[in-house]
Amino acid sequence: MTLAQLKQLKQNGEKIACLTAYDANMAHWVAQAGCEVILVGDSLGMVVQGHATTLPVTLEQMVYHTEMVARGAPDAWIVADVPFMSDATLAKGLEAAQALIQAGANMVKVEGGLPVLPLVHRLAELGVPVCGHLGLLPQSVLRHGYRTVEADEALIAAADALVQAGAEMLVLECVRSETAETISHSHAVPVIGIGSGPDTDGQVLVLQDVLGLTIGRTPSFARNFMAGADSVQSALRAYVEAVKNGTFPES
Ligand SMILES: Nc1nc(=O)c2c([nH]1)NC[C@@H]1CN(c3ccc(C(=O)N[C@@H](CCC(=O)O)C(=O)O)cc3)CN21
Ligand SMILES: CC(C)C(=O)C(=O)O
Ligand SMILES: [Mg+2]
Repeated sequence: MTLAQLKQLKQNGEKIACLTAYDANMAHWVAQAGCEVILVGDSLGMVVQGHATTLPVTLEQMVYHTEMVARGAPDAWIVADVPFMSDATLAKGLEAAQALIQAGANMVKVEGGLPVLPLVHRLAELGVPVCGHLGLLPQSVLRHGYRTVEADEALIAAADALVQAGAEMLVLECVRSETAETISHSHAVPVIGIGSGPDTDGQVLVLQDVLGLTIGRTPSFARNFMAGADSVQSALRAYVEAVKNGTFPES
């Protein structure tokens, strides 16, 4: 999978399917099910490590998980999260991106809008694909809780600025459906939604939510695809199919 192929899917109106994965085994099955994009999310802090938030996740740990995922799904487009505070300065952000790309990621994802623009711009100059992440920002949970604080107009402006700075993909988390649609239609780069309605170019969910394995509260936007499935593989295929035919998420 290449950036050009992902852009082509958007142009053709074919939805892009993405799931998180954190190890080689699950990355293999996620790719096998037809997900074009795999996210090595810092959500691993919660669903793998057992923490209450993503904040304890370190760059070293992200590198370790990215290496495993890259081995398990060599043909998928692998996006790795820059973890909490590893983008606190431009220099740290560049070092984090270097480590994640050298671990096998094809693209790095940074949370937030205006504060990360210099990093996004420099990475783009250096030829490193970057994904923006707007809306609900789990790395800002201590300050803002699990909610989207920016107004719709600010989210649209931030998306414009990220793409202008060179972002080649956007993730929108818990953004109002109409706003997510506006942002998706405003740019040629793929816009992947989570809890942001059906009108983005693709969808992403956390793997454990899709397999009904999440301990404690599962976000309300998630769906358990193991319900009615006779294997993990068929549940993953059901997710991809539902994203592709537009039955997930519901309007
Ligand atoms: N299992 C899991 N699934 C995820 O989607 C996920 C994680 N973990 N960990 C990292 C981030 C954190 N995410 C979260 C965490 C909490 C809410 C949440 O509490 N949502 C409420 C609505 C919040 C509100 O509007 O106040 C909900 O009911 O879904 C949403 C996304 C998404 N990511
Ligand atoms: C929820 C997704 C978008 C993410 O950033 C993660 O899994 O860490
Ligand atoms: Mg994340």
